Amino acid sequence: MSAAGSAAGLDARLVVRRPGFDLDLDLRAAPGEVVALLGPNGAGKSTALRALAGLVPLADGHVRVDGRDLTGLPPERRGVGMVFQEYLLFPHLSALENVAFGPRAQGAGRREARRRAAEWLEHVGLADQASARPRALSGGQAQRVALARALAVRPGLLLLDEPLSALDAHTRLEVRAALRRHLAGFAGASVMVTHDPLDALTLADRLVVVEEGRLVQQGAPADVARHPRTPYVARLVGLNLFRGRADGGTVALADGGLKIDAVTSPEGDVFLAFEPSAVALYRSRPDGSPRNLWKARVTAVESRGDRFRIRLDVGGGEAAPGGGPEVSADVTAAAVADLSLAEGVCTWVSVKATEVRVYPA
Ligand SMILES: Nc1ncnc2c1ncn2[C@@H]1O[C@H](COP(=O)(O)OP(=O)(O)OP(=O)(O)O)[C@@H](O)[C@H]1O
Repeated sequence: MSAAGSAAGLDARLVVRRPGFDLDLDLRAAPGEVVALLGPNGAGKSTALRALAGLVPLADGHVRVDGRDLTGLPPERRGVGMVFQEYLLFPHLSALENVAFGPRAQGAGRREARRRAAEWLEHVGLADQASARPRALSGGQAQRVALARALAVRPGLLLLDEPLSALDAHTRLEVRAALRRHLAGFAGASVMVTHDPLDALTLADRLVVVEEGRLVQQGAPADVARHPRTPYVARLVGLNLFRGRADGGTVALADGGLKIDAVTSPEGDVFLAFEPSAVALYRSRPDGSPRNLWKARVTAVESRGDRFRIRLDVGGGEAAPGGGPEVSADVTAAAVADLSLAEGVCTWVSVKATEVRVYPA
């Protein structure tokens, strides 16, 4: 839709300037759509969310929700729902009064506000905690009350800042499932900041990746996970990622001179990606000389649950492996023992051409 501002959902351009940092981000979210903002520390995710809320002034740009121009309005007049770490529940109010606060502030009568609050507590499964004070609630319950409080104002836009980060692992699972249900039932647009790839992949319809104040990649979670376009995204989803030039199914990597064969590949400038689990390691040169076989030096061995992630410096020739690109491999504990994998050890590495994905840069 055009700048006329009649589009439903969120339509924003957020420009924020600070010494040493500037954010310039176009952000759209359709009604019912959940957008996750991802990015490294200091990328500007929280700044973007706060700019949408009216807590950080815009140097330029606009914020429109359902065609209504919110640019320049103070936070309390935006009608935006917020689940932010610093907007904790009011400690002196009961769960019910906390949720009723928004509707009251919007002008609903006391009884009507309490009725709506009770309905919301019921929705989030906390009807029996209506009279409890926040400190009597568990972390997960408090977070569900915060969500009820945000939704009770019937916002056109819901903003969530790391909604699950303060919870322990078990509670996180529970609240993630509840949050997913509520987001699915929410008719407005949602924007969520998260550090956790699992939250992003399970809760969002679309990922928007921000680095140094700019959008670097966006798309459906599965698409972004399969086709990362920056090293940050590749690390986030645990893929090996390289830039290179493809010629007839062989990609010459931009860094280190290595060549990798793929089964199908476009021509020209490409990204090349493969899973750490697609990398095989051998003590000695394997028979039959598969394609994509290199000598490498182990630079790190990291434990990850029931597997180990091995970081390898690949290339540099058989006599002196190293000095090439970094490749990650996931192997079992048995393989670590069999191959005596440890920092500095040399090993043979192969990746099947069928496991290599190549896509245009
Ligand atoms: N209140 C503030 N005053 C001045 N600078 C700030 C303020 N808040 C953040 N910054 C700076 O603005 C930049 C963007 O920070 P922001 O918190 O938005 O990033 P982020 O992507 O949310 O990072 P994180 O993942 O660490 O929370 C950083 O350089 C940060 O140091």
